[in-house]
Amino acid sequence: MRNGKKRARSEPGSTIQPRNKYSDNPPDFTLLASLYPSFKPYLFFSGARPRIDWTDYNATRELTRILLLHDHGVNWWIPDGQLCPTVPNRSNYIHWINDLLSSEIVQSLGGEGSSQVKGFDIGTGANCIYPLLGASLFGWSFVGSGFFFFFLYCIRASPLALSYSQLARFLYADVTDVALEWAEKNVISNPHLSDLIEIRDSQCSSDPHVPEVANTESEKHLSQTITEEAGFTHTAQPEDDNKSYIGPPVLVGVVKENETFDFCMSNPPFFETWGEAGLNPKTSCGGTPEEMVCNGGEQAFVTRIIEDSAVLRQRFRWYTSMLGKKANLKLLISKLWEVGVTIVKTTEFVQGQTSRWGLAWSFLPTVRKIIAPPVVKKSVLSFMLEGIKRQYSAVDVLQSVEEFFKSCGASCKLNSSTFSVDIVASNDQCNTISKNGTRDVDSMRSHEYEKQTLDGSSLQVPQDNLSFRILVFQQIPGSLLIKGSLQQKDSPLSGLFSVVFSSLEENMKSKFCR
Ligand SMILES: C[S@@+](CC[C@H](N)C(=O)[O-])C[C@H]1O[C@@H](n2cnc3c(N)ncnc32)[C@H](O)[C@@H]1O
Repeated sequence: MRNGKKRARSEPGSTIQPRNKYSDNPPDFTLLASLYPSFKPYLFFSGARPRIDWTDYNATRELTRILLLHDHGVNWWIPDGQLCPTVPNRSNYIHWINDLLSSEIVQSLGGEGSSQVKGFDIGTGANCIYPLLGASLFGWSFVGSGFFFFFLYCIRASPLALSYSQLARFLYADVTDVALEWAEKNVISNPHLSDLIEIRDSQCSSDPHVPEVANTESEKHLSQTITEEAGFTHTAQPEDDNKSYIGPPVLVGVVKENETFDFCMSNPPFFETWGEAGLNPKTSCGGTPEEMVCNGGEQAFVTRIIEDSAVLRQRFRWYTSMLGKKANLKLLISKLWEVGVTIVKTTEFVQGQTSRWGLAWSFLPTVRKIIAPPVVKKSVLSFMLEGIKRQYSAVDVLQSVEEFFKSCGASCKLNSSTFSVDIVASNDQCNTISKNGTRDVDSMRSHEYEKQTLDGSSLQVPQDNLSFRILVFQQIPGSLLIKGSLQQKDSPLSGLFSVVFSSLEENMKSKFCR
């Protein structure tokens, strides 16, 4: 408890937003290929199942194009290399915002009786995906802001003698940028939506009342970065958890005087370095450095949104951001309570093999008294393994998960192609597991336990046993997401599942993380 307020609980369980049309109906590739011949060359069959090669950028871009056209009546394109959004995944976030707005947990902004919902998309990118989806699905109007210049290229110059404002103009200047050009093209190509969407350059501060304080720190860090990049000096970076955002304005300075919005949203640049971004070999969504990378990564970027929200406060009904790393939630939520928000909501977006997290907050009074939901026995749990020691891979972690449960007598079936282990454990075995959380499972292995593993066949599940699956997901290098899902959602042992899962978390962290 802080400021006498009760913390909101995270949303129970993980979700594909149920109102997202793709939640129960994944795109029908065969139908799409029959309707859109340009999609056909990207389709192949593995068994009876039509597939596309997710590592082929042209295939994922064509799928996005036809899904937007077929399902949303939106004309869309991006040039090679620009970040290609997946429609089902981006729809999740839009639907969650719609849920927040409809829940009326916080009062509406009031004002002049306009029922038009107004959103602000921080970093709309060349793809302009959120304004296009929000406008076509719900008729929302949007300001889509962008960071429309080639920052990393410009910063290599040596403008050391310039004042901050000259520097900013130099850095954020008129380098033609495909992002701006394409965001605008994507709006203009949709005359039925174009009145609803404004693309705004975040470097063109239009609010004369931007508080000085907003850039004092940025100025300091900006000069530091430039001198470092230019190779003139070395300034030690702070090593604490509080990473600083260095870059153009985010909300303060971009939002105009007297403007109010129902919400803001952001899919922030997740990564701190371009190397970190060269990640998932299983998919190809493209993305340029200026789209994917910012100083301090998503933690710093979202911290800046929080700081800006503390200045703008009730000018937005909801502030929201997406996060790529669950581990960042804790620190960001504690920052939120420090700046005096009235409510915090979180959710998890799951689409295929990808998980993302949503964070929302408000400074408006809450309308209904928030009653903590009854203790939910979760059927899906997860934790992150971060800072994994170099010598270990995802396979080592997967095998160790299997060993952890086998060592207590549970039946395990490891599937190395889906990176999962199916486990069946009796009540007694669960109790042993929960007690053994901190023990070194390698030293506990015995042939007796190994005998109980079923190879190649499906596991038999006696009624009173706990049956669950552990999945290992590759995140950014050095991080893995471990997810556990209970097979029998209403199992009377589901409370024990969370204890068992915590034991696993403790064991994996002590074994694999620095
Ligand atoms: C990960 S991309 C997201 C693009 C798009 N919204 C999507 O979901 O695919 C992050 C975007 O934020 C932009 N960005 C970075 N700093 C920004 C700032 N200060 N103001 C506005 N946009 C910014 C980047 O240029 C990039 O287009």
